[in-house]
Amino acid sequence: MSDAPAEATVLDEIIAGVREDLAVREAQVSYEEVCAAAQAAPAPRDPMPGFRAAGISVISEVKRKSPSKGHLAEITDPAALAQSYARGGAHAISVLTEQRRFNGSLDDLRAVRAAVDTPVLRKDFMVTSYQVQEARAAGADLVLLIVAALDDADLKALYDEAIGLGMTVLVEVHDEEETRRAVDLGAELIGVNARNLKTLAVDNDTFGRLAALIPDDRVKVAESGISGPADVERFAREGARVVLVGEALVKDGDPEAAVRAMTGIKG
Ligand SMILES: O=C(O)c1ccccc1NCC(=O)[C@H](O)[C@H](O)COP(=O)(O)O
Repeated sequence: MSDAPAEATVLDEIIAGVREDLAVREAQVSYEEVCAAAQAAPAPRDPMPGFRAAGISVISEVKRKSPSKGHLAEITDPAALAQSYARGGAHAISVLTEQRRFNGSLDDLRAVRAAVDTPVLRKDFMVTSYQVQEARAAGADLVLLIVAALDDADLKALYDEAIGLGMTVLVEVHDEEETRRAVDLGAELIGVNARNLKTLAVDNDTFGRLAALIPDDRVKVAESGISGPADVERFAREGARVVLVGEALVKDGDPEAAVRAMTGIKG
């Protein structure tokens, strides 16, 4: 076995940047203040009844830029984009709040939350309690926890904290081992992300492979690389109740129609 240090993955690099930005925010707003703001925030909206209803639900994403594709779309008014997603029937709206690689922010999330009645997901690289509290303080109804970014103890602590604040947690997996950890955690909402975090390539066979390991009483979400209704039909047949779509929607000239074409598809 080689003694060489393991090469940093894209995920490691993203999280290193997230921690630096977090240190700046923590110096500006204390943990106690952010917890108080989370308590004072409007009550969280519950996406689960919508996700469990018949037909596919769509989580539509506000995404400007990404490590895999670079610039995707000029989104000057995230609230207006979210309103068109909502008109198209989106069951939830994902807002990428990571700044360095995705050009997002918590201000985007606040603007979206104020503009729609739909539940809003903070999609970020959550590794600390502070981030969970600031998500709720900004109005998030759901948070993402990426299993690959957390050991079991931190995964459980952040999961319990978010649930304790009344939020829904989307627990994201990329391989068999992570799927087992998400199932053992008791996660009700499990997202299979088809984007390999080492190569950034999307493999559309990932969802079916990992969905088979998730009990059917959980809500299964297919994430990444979904380009249109044909992909949605495939993932619905493979057991997805929900799809999470970013690039295809932000690049579509008519996002409302693009969401409408994906919602309600039967498995
Ligand atoms: O999108 C990326 O390049 C990316 C790279 C590394 C970590 C996460 C990344 N994306 C976050 C997401 O999970 C996607 O934004 C989401 O699943 C939507 O994907 P898509 O429909 O392919 O834009």
